Amino acid sequence: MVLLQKDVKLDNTSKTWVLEKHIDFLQSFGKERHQYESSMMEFLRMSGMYWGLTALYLINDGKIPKEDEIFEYIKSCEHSCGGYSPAPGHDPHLLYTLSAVQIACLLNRELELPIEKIVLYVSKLQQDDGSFTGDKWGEIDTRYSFCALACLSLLGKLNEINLIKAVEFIKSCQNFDGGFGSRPGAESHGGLIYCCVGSLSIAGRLDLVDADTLGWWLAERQLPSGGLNGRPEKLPDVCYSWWVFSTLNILGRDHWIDKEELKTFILASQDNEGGGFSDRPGDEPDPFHTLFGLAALSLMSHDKILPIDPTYCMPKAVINRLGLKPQTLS
Ligand SMILES: CN(C(=O)[C@H](Cc1cnc[nH]1)NC(=O)OCc1ccccc1)[C@@H](Cc1ccccc1)C(=O)N[C@@H](Cc1c[nH]c2ccccc12)C(=O)NO
Ligand SMILES: [Zn+2]
Repeated sequence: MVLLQKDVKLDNTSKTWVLEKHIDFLQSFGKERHQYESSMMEFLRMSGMYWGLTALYLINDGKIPKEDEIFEYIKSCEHSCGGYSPAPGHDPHLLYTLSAVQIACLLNRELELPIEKIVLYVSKLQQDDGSFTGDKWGEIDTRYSFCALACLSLLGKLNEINLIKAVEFIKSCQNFDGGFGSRPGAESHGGLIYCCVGSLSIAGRLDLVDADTLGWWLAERQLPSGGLNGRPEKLPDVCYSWWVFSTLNILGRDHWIDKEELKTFILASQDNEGGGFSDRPGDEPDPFHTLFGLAALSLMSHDKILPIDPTYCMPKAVINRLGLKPQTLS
């Protein structure tokens, strides 16, 4: 009986990479060339800006164009409650509040934000069991725990929420396979594991993670193509190169996968014409997969990409400037 393993076949496994084209791809995003995508993705544009600007920073020597225009855009999405929306006229949400704070930190202008109002917005979203909702509609998800802890720690205000209860809730989402889900009892998923381990790294509580069991589950995500998937039986996807590999890096077990094979899969997912990375070879590139592909290559110290912090998915230079020391295991 042949067990059909879902994977992709790589044809061009050339290790070359088109750095200059990735810079063009990222700099052109948002202009008329991408008018359609940028309007189609308007409901998450603030996140789209975080992906594009962080990716550009990594390969453009930390230089970001049109800083004032970007900061004006962030302010146009600010609400009186202290939360940020993905675009003007949309509702505020914790996801886009994190993206706005991340962009402001990239621009070295986080002190120009209404910090006390942002702190109030985020702390009001914490529930009695320590969990966080994404906005006033009340959906609980460990993604929002990460957004809250990342956002407040970037502003130096982590002590303004109940960190003990926040950690307690994340612990209650730990599964027997060592992984984490979106809520207690939910199945383990690569993206949510990144959020939970990232939260525990910010809180300095990685002692709660069963690093060997989880490391094993994460290493199992690697397929013959070299790519990583987010759950068993799923196809490999460049963004899981980040969610899964950065978590292995935080746990000090990144050598448990074959980095050369992962690098080959990521480079095979480049668009050699227009630049950018797609989710897997042959698909259309987008800023989301371009950031997470470049970020994973940065963790493997691929040439000419600035170092990235595995916990915040932000340039190490910015995390160091903010004096942040997210915990990692050796
Ligand atoms: C809404 N999103 C998703 O659902 C993507 C879709 C996808 C991409 N490749 C396969 N599927 N899925 C996704 O981000 O899953 C990873 C994940 C899931 C939950 C928590 C963290 C990461 C994507 C956007 C998107 C949609 C469609 C195609 C490509 C990108 C998205 O916004 N993801 C969010 C995931 C996310 C939400 N909260 C977070 C907190 C910390 C880190 C990541 C997130 C993100 O990365 N924000 O910076
Ligand atoms: Zn993806």
